Amino acid sequence: MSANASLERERDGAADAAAEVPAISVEGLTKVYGEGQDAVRAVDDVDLSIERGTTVGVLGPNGAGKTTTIKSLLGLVLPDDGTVEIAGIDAHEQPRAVYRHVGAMLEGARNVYWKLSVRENLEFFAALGGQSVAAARDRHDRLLDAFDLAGKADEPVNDLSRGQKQKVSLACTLARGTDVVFLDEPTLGLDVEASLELRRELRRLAEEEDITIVLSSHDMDVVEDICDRVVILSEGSVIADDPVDELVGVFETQAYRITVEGPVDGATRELLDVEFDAGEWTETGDRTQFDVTLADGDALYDVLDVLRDAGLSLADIDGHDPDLEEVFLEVTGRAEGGEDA
Ligand SMILES: Nc1ncnc2c1ncn2[C@@H]1O[C@H](COP(=O)(O)OP(=O)(O)OP(=O)(O)O)[C@@H](O)[C@H]1O
Repeated sequence: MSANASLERERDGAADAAAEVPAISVEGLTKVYGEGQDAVRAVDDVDLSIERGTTVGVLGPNGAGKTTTIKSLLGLVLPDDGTVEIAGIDAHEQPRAVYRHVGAMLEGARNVYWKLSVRENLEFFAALGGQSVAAARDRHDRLLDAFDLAGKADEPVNDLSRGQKQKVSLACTLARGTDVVFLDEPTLGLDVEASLELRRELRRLAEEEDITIVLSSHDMDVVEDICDRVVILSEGSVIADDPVDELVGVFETQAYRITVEGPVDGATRELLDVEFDAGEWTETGDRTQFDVTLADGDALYDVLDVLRDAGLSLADIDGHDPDLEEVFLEVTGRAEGGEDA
């Protein structure tokens, strides 16, 4: 048997075993930078279990611990506590075995070789993963097509536009054909069309090839579009871990935009703010508009009671569909607000 065939078999065997365990399993992950008073608990007792073929978005405000978590999953940061397993393999005890399963794009286009052509880059990264050029050629052709790079295959990366370089970088991450892929801001710098191409390809990889994708992005459209599940981190802890639809759905029925006739006095505004978290006050013409996010559907009647007691008449009430960004701000705001939550 050739070395390549044996490698393929080894990879297939590993894939079979991996099918029975989560693609990613994290328990009690903790990372503290520095010591004493200067210590920063960047990741604090994080648990995660991600099934194969899932696309998970990791969100959180700056400094929430996203990068540290992802680098710990890759074995690039040594945690102070907890375990990380990729396809059932301990990331810190067997980093080389884990490397066969993971690909990562962490620093945009900086990871590719600008003097090599697009195809040479793909071949180089596939070879790093132990694949022969011949075995990977079909995959590379498909990636070149998917990212509209086929016409540029023989050009040095240096001659490409910024967006094209970003796509090459992403294609190189996928060129090895690993079953888990980490992507940090994959659409940064891409135009709308390129971003859509990329989303299509990522969806296809997850659906057809059962690849597990973990991505961090500040582009909520991308997350909403391609992720099955969203994990929100704040101050090193997981504060939400839900299917995207559920996360948006929970807020959907409880967010309202209310319009009343005339101005609303300060005391009534304060009461609505304290009791129902009213905000986004705007006055247009003879009307006043504000938003409330309610703990449950019945609370809407309590809002209407307050309006009636203040002698205000209702002009309009509108169930307001939030997008993921609003949900994200709401969830992280609650976490920071402590007992106001
Ligand atoms: N090498 C380091 N040394 C000391 N502190 C660090 C180091 N890396 C990260 N931190 C701190 O750990 C915390 C989490 O940082 P991390 O980069 O993981 O957050 P993030 O969610 O990725 O942030 P961003 O969205 O800004 O990239 C921050 O308070 C950060 O300042």
